[in-house]
Amino acid sequence: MAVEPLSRKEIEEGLSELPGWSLDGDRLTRSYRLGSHFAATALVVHVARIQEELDHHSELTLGYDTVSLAVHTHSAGGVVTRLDIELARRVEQAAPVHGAR
Ligand SMILES: C[C@H](O)[C@H](O)[C@H]1CNC2=NC(N)=NC(=O)C2=N1
Repeated sequence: MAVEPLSRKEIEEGLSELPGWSLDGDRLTRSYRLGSHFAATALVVHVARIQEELDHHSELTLGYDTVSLAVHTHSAGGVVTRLDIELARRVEQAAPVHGAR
C-alpha cells in the first residue's frame, strides 16, 4: 500500500517529539556532533543497520566528528511520511549510545 504524505500539522506534531530535528524544504534533517571521528563512523554504521531494517534510507553524511541526515520518502514523491518520522525516532534512540549530541 502506498504511504501517504503527512500534513504540515502532522509533521509538526512528529517534530515536537524529536528535539534537534527540523523540516528543511521537503526533508527532515538533523546533524549530530560526536566525540571523535571513530564515534561518528560507528553512528553511521548503526544508522545504516536501522535503515536496512526499516528499508528506508536517508542521505547520511559523515564528517570529521559529525553525522548529518536528511530524509524524505521517494516513493511518495519526495515528501515527508510516517516512515521518515519512524526513522528519525529510531536514530534518536541510537545516537546517545555513541555519545552524540
Ligand atoms: C525497493 C525499496 O523498498 C525502496 O526503494 C525503498 C528503499 N528505501 C527508501 N528510502 C526512502 N527514503 N524512500 C523510499 O521511498 C525508499 N524506498
